[in-house]
Amino acid sequence: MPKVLVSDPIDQAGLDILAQVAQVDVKTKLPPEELVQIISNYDALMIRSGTKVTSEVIEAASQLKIIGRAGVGVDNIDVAAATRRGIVVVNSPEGNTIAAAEHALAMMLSLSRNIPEADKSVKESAWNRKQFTGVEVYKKILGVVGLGKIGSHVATVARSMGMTILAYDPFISKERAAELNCSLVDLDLLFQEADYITLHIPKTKETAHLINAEALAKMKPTTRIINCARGGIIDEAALYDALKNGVIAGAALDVYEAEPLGESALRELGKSVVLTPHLGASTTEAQINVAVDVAEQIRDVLLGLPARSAVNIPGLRPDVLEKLRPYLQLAETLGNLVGQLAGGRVEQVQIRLQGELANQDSKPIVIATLKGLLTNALRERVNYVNASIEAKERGIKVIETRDASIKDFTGSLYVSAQGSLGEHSVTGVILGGSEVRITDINQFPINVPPTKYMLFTLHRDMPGIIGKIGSLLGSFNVNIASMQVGRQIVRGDAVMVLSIDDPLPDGILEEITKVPGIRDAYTVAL
Ligand SMILES: NC(=O)C1=CN([C@@H]2O[C@H](COP(=O)(O)OP(=O)(O)OC[C@H]3O[C@@H](n4cnc5c(N)ncnc54)[C@H](O)[C@@H]3O)[C@@H](O)[C@H]2O)C=CC1
Ligand SMILES: O=C(O)CCC(=O)C(=O)O
Repeated sequence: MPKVLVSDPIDQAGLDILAQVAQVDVKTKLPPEELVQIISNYDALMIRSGTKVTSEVIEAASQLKIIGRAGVGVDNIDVAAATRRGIVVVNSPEGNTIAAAEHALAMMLSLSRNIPEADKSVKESAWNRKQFTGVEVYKKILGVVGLGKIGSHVATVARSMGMTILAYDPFISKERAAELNCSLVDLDLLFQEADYITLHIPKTKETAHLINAEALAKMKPTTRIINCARGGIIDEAALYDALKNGVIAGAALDVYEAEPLGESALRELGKSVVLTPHLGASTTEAQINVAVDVAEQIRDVLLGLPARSAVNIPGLRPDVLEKLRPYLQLAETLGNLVGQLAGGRVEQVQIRLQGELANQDSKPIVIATLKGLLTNALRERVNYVNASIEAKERGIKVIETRDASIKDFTGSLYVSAQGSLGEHSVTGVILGGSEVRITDINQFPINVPPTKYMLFTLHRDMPGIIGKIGSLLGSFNVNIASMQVGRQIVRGDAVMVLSIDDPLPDGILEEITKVPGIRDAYTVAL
């Protein structure tokens, strides 16, 4: 039975799903060195934001197939290292959207009405009404930085509270912003105009310290800023100075440059700051959503099925996957076949989606082809996660084309590999919804199902040659299951494809190439 390590608190609903297919060990608050020590025992790791999955953890994770992040941000996982090792990383892109958006809105209102400080004072037996006079959000301008899932929900609710929304998101269209009743503006204008600024962007090289001293200086002295996205988007030292010196009026933070928040001058700023300990996703509903979402994906991957929200392989909707699945098998088979025909080092692969297949998402098909191509060299080390990287690292140039006008079957896939020993091409189709057929080898039309052991010859189409190959194989006790010849013209060049029951014994390929008329012979194990 596979083993899953759950190293952060995860809702029981998720654990129950994992338990259907695996032994589940819940070990939270593990010191990093202990995680490195035990991770080699596990097939899957499920985390929230507490566990840091560093490259050391991934190096030690010899069995690991999947890392599931019960949440959105995967910045606590070294995704590049996981990808290199062929480990799938999945998250729950939508499970906590509402929770995070509502937390940002709650932070905005808490800050505006001094709720945390007022609450604290009443609990300390005081009754200071004047000290806690707040401001309204009605008719104020809210600047939303990042109009994705969370930012959109914040914008929609804020609109209903009478706020005007300015949004900055270079990857969102004007039309989408208009649908949300937001005006897309540049960042400087948003900084200058907004009464409230709320951040809903990932932390990237571009967004690190996006809110720095220079940005803060552009804001109004009445501006209040909310960060429920990621620590490090705000320069905390600059924020402290800006709050202390009245450059802006307030800040509400859920996330920090270092978590848990250690010693920080921000704690001394009284009612101008509201601080929560990364609670954005901490609702009962969100924790069930993300736990179930990620546990289901871990279960599926352990059962050999694809994950729906993998961050390091193209995600496919189940209905799309269902349609594409036979073509992924076809792509893998053709990649493997052409890789073996090419023999030596492959320098360039051409992948052409033809006929109806030309209208499909090519990315998974390309990845499946590369996986097949590299299988001979890398065996189980290559998978859907790392096939593209492995191909890139080997300097294989991948050319992807489409041709919807080729209508020989409903959809076909052409793959050619050019390498140190020459160029070979294969075409294949799916028959009857699931059966792989090879329909062309090196421009010779054939119609053969791929089998485990195959022998291919390139030869002159002349009498007697097929018989000679048959007798030769017989003399080596090789049983032929089926045979087919493809040719373009009578007595020209031809290709012969034989399915054989066992691997070809050593030395026989050389004997075959000595038969008069045989130009080349290849053996393939699929
Ligand atoms: N505090 C918490 O507990 C939680 C925090 N989060 C964080 O909230 C953030 C947003 O999450 P979602 O809305 O689900 O993500 P999303 O991917 O739906 O939206 C992010 C948006 O940011 C935009 N963006 C990317 N780079 C940008 C840039 N340089 N400038 C402006 N916009 C940029 C993207 O175009 C996208 O529209 C993430 O960082 C996520 O990790 C999410 C859930 C809970
Ligand atoms: O797991 C958590 O509570 C953190 C959620 C979060 O930050 C995220 O989903 O990006």
